[in-house]
Amino acid sequence: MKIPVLEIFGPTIQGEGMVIGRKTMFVRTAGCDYSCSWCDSKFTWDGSEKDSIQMLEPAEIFDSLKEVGGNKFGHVTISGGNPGLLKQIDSLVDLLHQHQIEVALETQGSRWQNWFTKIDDLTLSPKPPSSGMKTNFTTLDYIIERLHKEQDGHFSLKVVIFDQEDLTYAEQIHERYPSVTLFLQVGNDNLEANENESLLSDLLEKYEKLIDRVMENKLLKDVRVLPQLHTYLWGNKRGV
Ligand SMILES: C[S@@+](CC[C@H](N)C(=O)[O-])C[C@H]1O[C@@H](n2cnc3c(N)ncnc32)[C@H](O)[C@@H]1O
Ligand SMILES: Nc1nc2[nH]cc(C(=O)O)c2c(=O)[nH]1
Ligand code: SF4
Ligand SMILES: [Mg+2]
Repeated sequence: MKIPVLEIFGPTIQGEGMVIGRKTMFVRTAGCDYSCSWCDSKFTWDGSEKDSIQMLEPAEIFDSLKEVGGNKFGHVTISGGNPGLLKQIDSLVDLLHQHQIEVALETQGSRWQNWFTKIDDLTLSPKPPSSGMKTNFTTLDYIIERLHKEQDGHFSLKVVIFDQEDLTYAEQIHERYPSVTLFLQVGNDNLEANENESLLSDLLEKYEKLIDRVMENKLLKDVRVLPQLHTYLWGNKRGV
């Protein structure tokens, strides 16, 4: 069963969340059921790169990972778009595991797939109000319940923060799922910037402000505050 792929790149460091800093390859699938106002990967769903989508069998993705990353990696992150839309990723996960490669997933938690239980590092990133999206909590509850019961690996929540309303949303998430590790991530609202110096100082300031606000917050006690590390190093560059 073929998988729609837009990018295969790495090895690079995982710039976000629960395995930040980890050496990993990326497979970026095409298509998303959301359309976040600030999405940094709009090309996966806005039609602008529909002619570049490759329909690949899991074995072809594995070959391509080897071609790009040689034998320098032991971890692959599947992101998108929303890879959670694709039932056929199941056999890619199995194939990677057969080769002793660990697998991470980035998804917003809007759809369940049975193969989620096999993911080693699963990030659920529900979207705060600034995105313009609305969380279906029935679905998110279901996903988190099934992961608690059936997942072999680890999972966490990651909420991107742009403003005070987003922080209130993060409080609700933390209160609803107190036992799930929660990461708060600095939002990048400067997606057009190609001058890294000013983007960096801007993002550093945002990181510091977010830290200040979270430190003062009485409801957000057991949380981790992180930058989107790859943007601090390489700005809005693709494929890193
Ligand atoms: C591009 S998304 C793809 C995976 C999945 N659709 C999701 O949203 O979780 C990967 C991660 O990047 C985050 N992200 C997207 N745009 C961002 C931005 N402008 N600033 C900070 N994080 C962003 C998302 O919230 C998500 O956690
Ligand atoms: N280095 C790096 N880390 C990332 N973490 C999540 C990413 C994503 O776009 O899903 C991403 C990405 O595109 N690059
Ligand atoms: S859910 Fe993820 S890929 Fe989809 S629009 Fe939002 S940030 Fe972008
Ligand atoms: Mg990204």
